[in-house]
Amino acid sequence: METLAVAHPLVAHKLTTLRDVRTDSPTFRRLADELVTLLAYEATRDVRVVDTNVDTPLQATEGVRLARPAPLVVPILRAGLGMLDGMTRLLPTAEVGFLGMIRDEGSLQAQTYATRLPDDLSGRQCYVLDPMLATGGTLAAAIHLLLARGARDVTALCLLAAPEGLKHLEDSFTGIAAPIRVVTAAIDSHLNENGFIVPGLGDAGDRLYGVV
Ligand SMILES: O=P(O)(O)OC[C@H]1O[C@H](OP(=O)(O)OP(=O)(O)O)[C@H](O)[C@@H]1O
Ligand SMILES: O=c1cc[nH]c(=O)[nH]1
Ligand SMILES: [Mg+2]
Repeated sequence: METLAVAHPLVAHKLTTLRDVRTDSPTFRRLADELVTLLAYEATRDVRVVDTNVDTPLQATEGVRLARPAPLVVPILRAGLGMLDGMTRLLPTAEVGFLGMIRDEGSLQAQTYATRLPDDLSGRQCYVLDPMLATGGTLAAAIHLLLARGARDVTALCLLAAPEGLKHLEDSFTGIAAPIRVVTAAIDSHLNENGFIVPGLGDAGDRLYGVV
């Protein structure tokens, strides 16, 4: 597994405001959206393209276009939805699948409550969106689901990752012959006794959409 923490002053600047307890939901949603587009630039560095030709106003020349099948973007509901528009802005021809997953607050185990994905993901580059990689249980379960449908190239975009979650993914996917990458805005210090990322930004779903 490969991890990239994007080192860029604009990422750090937006992340700082996102962390701020005084940042309201509308501002949080906007910043999450902007951050994802910056992360997506790095996360799509290996997106597959094919050669093509194009006529400029002056002459014919060579270029590239995205290869088929189109990449699949998979937000993990609920909080991952806050990253969808920022991602598809950069990859407008991507298709979108959905996973609904919730972490039990006591056991910290992830449960899947909704799955809407193509049956066959062979040959598909998949981009999973989930702002928080805490214990890693949610993301590991999501990636297992994609691998089970034939995906062999998975990149996860997270706003924040905990070292414990990255280790969990590393242990889960060692020896798997599929590139698995995590692109994040920052790797934080640790998880607290409730499985929250410290210093973190709190509950991403609640900050995006309110407490339910
Ligand atoms: O790495 P883990 O320990 O599994 O935790 C991370 C997950 O927890 C949060 O989801 P939550 O269960 O709060 O659902 P929500 O997005 O609906 O708020 C977050 O959005 C991740 O999906
Ligand atoms: O810190 C955390 C951990 C899990 N889920 C969140 O939203 N925040
Ligand atoms: Mg939540």
